[in-house]
Amino acid sequence: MGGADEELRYLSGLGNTLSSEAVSGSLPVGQNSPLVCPLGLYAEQLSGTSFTTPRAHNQRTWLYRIKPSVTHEPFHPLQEQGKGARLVGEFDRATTVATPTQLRWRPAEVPLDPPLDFIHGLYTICGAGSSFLRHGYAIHMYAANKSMDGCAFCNADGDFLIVPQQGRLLITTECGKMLVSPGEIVVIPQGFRFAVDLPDGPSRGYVSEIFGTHFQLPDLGPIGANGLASPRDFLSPTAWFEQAHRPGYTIVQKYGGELFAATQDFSPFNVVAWHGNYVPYKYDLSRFCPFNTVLFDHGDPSVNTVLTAPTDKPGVALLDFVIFPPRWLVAENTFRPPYYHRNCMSEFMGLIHGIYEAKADGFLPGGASLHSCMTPHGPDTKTYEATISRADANKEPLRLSGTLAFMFESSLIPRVCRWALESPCRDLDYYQCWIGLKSHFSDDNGKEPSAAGVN
Ligand SMILES: O=C(O)Cc1cc(O)ccc1O
Ligand SMILES: [Fe+2]
Repeated sequence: MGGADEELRYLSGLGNTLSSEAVSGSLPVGQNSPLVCPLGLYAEQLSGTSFTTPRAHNQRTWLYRIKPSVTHEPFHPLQEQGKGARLVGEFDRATTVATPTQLRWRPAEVPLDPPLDFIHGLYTICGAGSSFLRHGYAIHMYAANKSMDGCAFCNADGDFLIVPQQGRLLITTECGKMLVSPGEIVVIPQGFRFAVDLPDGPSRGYVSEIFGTHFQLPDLGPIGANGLASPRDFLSPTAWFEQAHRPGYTIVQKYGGELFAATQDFSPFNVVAWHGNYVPYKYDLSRFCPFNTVLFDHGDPSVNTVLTAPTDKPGVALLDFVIFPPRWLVAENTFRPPYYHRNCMSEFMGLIHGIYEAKADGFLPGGASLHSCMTPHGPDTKTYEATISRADANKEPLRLSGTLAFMFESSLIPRVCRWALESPCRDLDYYQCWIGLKSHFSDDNGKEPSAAGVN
């Protein structure tokens, strides 16, 4: 098992058609489904979009494998479902709570005991819609202390975008292996089987899951043809397979937010060659090329979108993945931190490392916050006071360094899991960070205004 990324080979690009052979000559030439495939392999198509999706958005991959995926015992429910289940795939009154309150959580320590692998360490925080209806999303977090062993995970519900915050993830997929470090993200599209090893031991992070669509690069509009995330920096694995007899190997399938298990006597990582445009990929966030204001005012954070999952309405995202990376702040006569605001979109934020520019205290690496639709939020009192009292310093260019925050932003309003609201990590005093914001108002004569107001 590789511990270093240099040992792994990747293919570059996002949305293009790729192909990879672990054994030369294993990929059929000129057709997908010959009567007998090279080397006696089985051909299997994995469709990520409906067969008839227009070509520009159609995604599928052909896998050439030692045995087809269908060769397994029946699926059985894996865990007690309903109330109390860790994972949610339908966000309704039975499973979750609606709250407009500003929410914040301190980071959860990764427990050393009991043993928890990625599957069992994954828990839903909030979400909207339904995986059955193919519209919505879920936001999960994970805290795991053990590599998956003798099992693979398959998410039938949607695509996972995983943001590791502590500990690298060595992810084996049907297309091959990827090593993903904090500061990188990885997307595992719906239906791919994968196994997560933890080369550094205890590990935690964030996951967004989207139902019914896939991530794509945002349009660049007037920015032009280059900038933000560049397609060539997205890396997909190269074919890798194992052949050994593996009695009792378990496939754990998330289906409608519930887990089901089926056994088989071989590894699902038995794909010798593949080709297609429906593939897992990773991306190093330090490759992101930020654009921003160069004279005055604070631009909207949409300019920092790495990937977007669209809805049918142009410009309205099911889920945007936005980052706040190191960059120069140069705006003149400008309040440079994020502005105070209320947003029709809902904002879930996490911190990978460092300090976030809007929060002097309390928002820590591995922690999270949620400001839902129209819930007011913005810089805490300390940040506001420090910024306006340093008005002179704010004239100079300032490099924001050693920080990496991100946001999952959605047009659908999230409902929150009860255990997230009741969690010991919940910061019940979060609202206090704004309570100290005082009035700086004075009328032209430096007097307090009359109760009738100023006219
Ligand atoms: O709320 C936040 O901290 C995220 C955010 C950042 C920003 O620079 C502008 C708007 C916004 O919602
Ligand atoms: Fe915001």
